[in-house]
Amino acid sequence: MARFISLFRPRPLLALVSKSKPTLSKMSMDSRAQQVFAAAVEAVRPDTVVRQSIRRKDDSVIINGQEFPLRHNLHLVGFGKAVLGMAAEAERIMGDHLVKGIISVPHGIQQTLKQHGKDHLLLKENSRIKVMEGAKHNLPDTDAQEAAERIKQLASELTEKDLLLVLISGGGSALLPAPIPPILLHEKLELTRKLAAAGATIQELNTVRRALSFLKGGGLARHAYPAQVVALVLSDVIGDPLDLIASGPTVCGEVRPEEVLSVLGQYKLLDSLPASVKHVLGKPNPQWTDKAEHVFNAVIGSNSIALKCAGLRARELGFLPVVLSPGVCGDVKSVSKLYGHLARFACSQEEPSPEIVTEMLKLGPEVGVQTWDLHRTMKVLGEGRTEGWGDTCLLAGGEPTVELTGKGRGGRNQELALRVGLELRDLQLPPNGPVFLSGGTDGQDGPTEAAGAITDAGLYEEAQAQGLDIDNFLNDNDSYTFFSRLSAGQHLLVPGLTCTNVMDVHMLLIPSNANIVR
Ligand SMILES: Nc1ncnc2c1ncn2[C@@H]1O[C@H](COP(=O)(O)OP(=O)(O)OP(=O)(O)O)[C@@H](O)[C@H]1O
Ligand SMILES: O=C(O)[C@H](O)CO
Repeated sequence: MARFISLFRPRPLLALVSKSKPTLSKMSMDSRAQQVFAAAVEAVRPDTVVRQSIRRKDDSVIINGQEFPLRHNLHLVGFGKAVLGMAAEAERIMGDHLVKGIISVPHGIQQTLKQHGKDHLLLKENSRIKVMEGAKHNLPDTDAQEAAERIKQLASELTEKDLLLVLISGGGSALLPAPIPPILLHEKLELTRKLAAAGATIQELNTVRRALSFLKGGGLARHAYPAQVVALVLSDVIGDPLDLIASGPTVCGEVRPEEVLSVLGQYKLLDSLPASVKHVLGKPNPQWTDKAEHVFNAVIGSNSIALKCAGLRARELGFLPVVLSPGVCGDVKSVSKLYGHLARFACSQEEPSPEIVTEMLKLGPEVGVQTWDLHRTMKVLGEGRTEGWGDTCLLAGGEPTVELTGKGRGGRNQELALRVGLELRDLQLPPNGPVFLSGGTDGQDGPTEAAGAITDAGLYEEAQAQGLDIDNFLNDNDSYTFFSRLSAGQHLLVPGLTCTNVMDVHMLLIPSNANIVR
């Protein structure tokens, strides 16, 4: 039975004066929102996802239904923010057949885990897996480059009798830098930094990374041939594209130079390309797809899995769960407008105006939500409104973007929660009105200690009463400062380090009209 670690500091009980006699206290709505979020994170904990995807059967192991023989032939490599916990669990299950391993993990993570009492995510003293820390601030550095070199060496020495287990999670690209000579590390770092600053998506960024690296874009699998490669992937990219998560080191496939050049051209970086990059892009990458049968990739943790388990917990807490989409993206302003419309649609006493529906169907594609998912969700919310069956928990996930114009401190989850709180303003206060939560599953939102925040229809008045002008904070992208000052930080979601990362979870708790005591 997995030990449940309380990820959340208890929020002081809010004294709530409500106009109507509440059947649900606001605290129960907030605390239930936090419990649903905790269930989402728990479902994708690195040890949990590995334990659930690997089954020992005497001297073989079954992974997602595929059986692989174990003959003291197991080697292990890994790279990513969640890989330490994944490796610890893999060694617990298959350590008796493990020859050796190397993992590349974020600088300082072992000490941080020890400080947070997360020993179950650490390797044992006598582990055969070497831990190499690097990539401070999620940026490739010489420590990570050394780890990548050691991983390449281990893979290259394997034979057809060997089994290479590859553990991959978000942050893996920066932890496995192996620029193709003559590209130097600082040139690759500079190029990816310029791309990120210019607003390139992770998909675009990793398309470029695949083309410039020995190990990304299937390179690790190429070096491991003829060993059997099994990759277990914790996805932090919308749609769980195996070739783009950590830039797909075990996913063979052609990286066409023209595709890379079009990304670089789109962000006006062609003229400043180093000669080394032009040289590498000018050389065709060795094609290797004919031996891809030696590679088995499995996504074992994702936003969809987190939302599914969040829904199960929501049901236990008395909600009817409905998942809108695990692929919410686009500008945070548009995302907040969509959630505002959905809340008004679900909470309106009369038939919602056709304008709201039109506006939602227009916004949907802009924020990565498919039209049929919107229709499906509106049907559930509409029935909830008309038949008053009970409280509804709308769930979604993904990774909205924020155009930073200010100098404040915050993160996309805190900014989204703040904007949605404004959208909810003309709705009822909890316990009869909706509550919104947005949280990063890795426990960190932007450069802050919070993972996100929880808001409701009372946010605007609460801020006004405390002399906080929300627009000023939003204009300065200063959501963390706002929530830290509002009611002594009671709206902040602070789960601490979660050691996993499947992007963000969004949640709208909608009390049933039946609960409203007139
Ligand atoms: N002050 C701010 N207000 C709002 N959003 C911000 C602010 N500062 C940074 N961000 C957003 O946070 C994003 C970075 O978030 P974070 O540091 O949590 O990393 P991440 O995207 O989750 O990466 P990883 O998947 O590696 O954790 C940036 O893309 C930026 O858009
Ligand atoms: O490391 C990376 O490339 C990102 O986290 C996406 O997986």
